[in-house]
Amino acid sequence: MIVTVTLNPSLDRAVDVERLVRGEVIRAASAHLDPGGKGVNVSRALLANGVSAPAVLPCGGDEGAQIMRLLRDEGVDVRSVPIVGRTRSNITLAEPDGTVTKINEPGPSLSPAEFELITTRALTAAVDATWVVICGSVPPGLPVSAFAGLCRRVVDSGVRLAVDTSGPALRAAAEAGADLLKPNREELAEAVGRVPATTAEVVAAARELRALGAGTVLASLGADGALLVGADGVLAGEADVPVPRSSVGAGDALLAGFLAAGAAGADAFAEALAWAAAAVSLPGSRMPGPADLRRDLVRVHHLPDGVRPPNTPAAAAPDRP
Ligand SMILES: Nc1ncnc2c1ncn2[C@@H]1O[C@H](COP(=O)(O)OP(=O)(O)OP(=O)(O)O)[C@@H](O)[C@H]1O
Ligand SMILES: O=P(O)(O)OC[C@@]1(O)O[C@H](CO)[C@@H](O)[C@@H]1O
Repeated sequence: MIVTVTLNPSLDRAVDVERLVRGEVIRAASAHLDPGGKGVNVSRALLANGVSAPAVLPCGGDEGAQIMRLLRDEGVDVRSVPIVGRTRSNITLAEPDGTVTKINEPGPSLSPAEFELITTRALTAAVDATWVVICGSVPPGLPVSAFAGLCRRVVDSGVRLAVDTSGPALRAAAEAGADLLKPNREELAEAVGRVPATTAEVVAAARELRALGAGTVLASLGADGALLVGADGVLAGEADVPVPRSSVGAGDALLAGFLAAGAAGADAFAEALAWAAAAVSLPGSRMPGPADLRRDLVRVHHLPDGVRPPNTPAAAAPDRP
């Protein structure tokens, strides 16, 4: 069983628009409403593929009640903690070429008592779990030390910890000994203080997080695919997406697929890429099920430390993964 923790969940409203014109009234072609937040999406993706994945999350206000209803309609085992604040709504504007513009509210602060309840709920669920997955932004006002304490309590409980977050919290998760981190390129850049543009630079940034204490780093790179940086080397991979719809949640699907397939090695990495590519092919933040997966479109390469992928033409553009 895999338990997810989303400290800052969201009600995700996505609209498909022909094109964005500032200052205009834009008629949306279609709209989607999904329960969201990174850990919530990991639970949704796992459940859609037959893996039990209870979701621990704070919920407040009408939006929080709606998220719980939507999750229960999807059959997710919701372990909600009532909070005084109002759960946020996030907006996605998706254009026909797959370009996504996203507006994320900050979300509500958590009181120390609410945070402790979430921690207790997570550690209780962790007793029967193989992984605890803490994903998404840290709520406004939550000290990084509190986040680090949650990570350490999970690690000390003996269950494996995966974290997908950003900023100082990502470094804190590494220092707490998280077994797996899933940063995207921007989150890697923030963590190491420079933009990792090339494969070698992404590998070096991931290895800095490993040197802080993290185990494996699954670095997601948008349309450029992903890198898996661990103790036994580096894998690079990508998957074609014939018709990109929305990349929202693709990183969550990547992480979910990796965990579902055993969270180690080329086969699990390939499965992660298949789930992520399938998510990109779906509207809004819909998570893929078995029928959406196109494993035939996935390519994985073993990389000697940071060298160009074997099939990269010498004259190609700078070695951007
Ligand atoms: N246009 C695309 N074509 C093919 N694969 C894509 C595309 N966009 C994303 N992916 C796949 O999805 C994975 C995750 O994408 P990305 O790096 O944007 O993660 P993310 O920023 O964490 O996403 P989110 O936070 O919305 O979940 C990538 O590693 C890649 O495998
Ligand atoms: O503000 P955060 O927590 O970084 O990201 C929140 C979010 O953008 O992440 C998910 C996609 O990964 C969406 O469901 C949600 O709206």
